[in-house]
Amino acid sequence: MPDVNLTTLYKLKQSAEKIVCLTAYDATFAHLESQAGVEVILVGDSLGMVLQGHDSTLPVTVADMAYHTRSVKRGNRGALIMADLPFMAYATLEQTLNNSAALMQAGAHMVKLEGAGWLAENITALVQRGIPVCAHLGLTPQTVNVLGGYKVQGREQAQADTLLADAVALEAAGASMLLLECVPSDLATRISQSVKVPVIGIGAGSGTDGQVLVVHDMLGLSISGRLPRFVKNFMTETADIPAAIKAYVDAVKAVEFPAREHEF
Ligand SMILES: Nc1nc(=O)c2c([nH]1)NC[C@@H]1CN(c3ccc(C(=O)N[C@@H](CCC(=O)O)C(=O)O)cc3)CN21
Ligand SMILES: CC(C)C(=O)C(=O)O
Ligand SMILES: [Mg+2]
Repeated sequence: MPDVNLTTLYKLKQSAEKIVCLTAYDATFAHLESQAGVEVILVGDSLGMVLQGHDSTLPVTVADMAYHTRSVKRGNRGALIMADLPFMAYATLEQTLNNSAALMQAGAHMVKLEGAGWLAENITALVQRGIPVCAHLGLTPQTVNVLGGYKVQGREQAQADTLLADAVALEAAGASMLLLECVPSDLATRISQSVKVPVIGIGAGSGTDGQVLVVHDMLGLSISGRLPRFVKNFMTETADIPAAIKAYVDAVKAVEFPAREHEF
């Protein structure tokens, strides 16, 4: 696979070929995933839950994210590396710039931050300074204490209208990608059709331009034993992890994953 960049991803959206994204936190998985055709590797702050054992992503630090991003960079063979800015690392403009710089210098090609319309100013400042941004909308896990749990967002008409308006506003502010988590499928499809930038979904149905999962989830690994509705275990039909990752890539490309049972 030649090196994936933003132009590659725009072309995939324009040609209606699904974009495959998957989390990785270390060199081995980054190597495996990039060799299997994963286009975007997400160094997610979900590492606070699946690696560190916390019950939310809030304890994760910029130093943690930089450490894992450095590891992923060493194993990566051509995927675009996206790193999450962790909780409170983009509370002010100055923090946003300093912490994004740290993740880019650790090996990220772009950063992801969670929020809504209020992110516009930060996004514009980052892009002007050479840092592409993905805006994560819908269920934003860093806001779990405000949301009152990991719940589907945008079920009410007014909330859905706001989400669509936010998506359009953040594209206008300079976001190069959007990520929609746990929103109704029809809303996710509408948003994907309303912006030119690629929209990656998780729990957002098959109408987005791409899909993402936490790698532990798609390998059937879980501490709680209870996986969200949008997860599929790709280990049930294969004998090894590289084959499961390849099956995930193939299923997303074939628009076989997510199926109706994984949607809201
Ligand atoms: N292992 C793991 N996988 C993830 O997808 C993930 C993390 N960790 N950590 C950060 C966030 C938290 N996420 C979550 C966690 C739980 C649900 C969940 O249980 N959702 C309900 C929705 C209930 C409803 O409102 O209808 C579900 O049934 O799927 C969703 C997203 C997604 N992210
Ligand atoms: C669940 C995905 C989208 C994420 O943000 C993460 O892995 O941290
Ligand atoms: Mg995250």
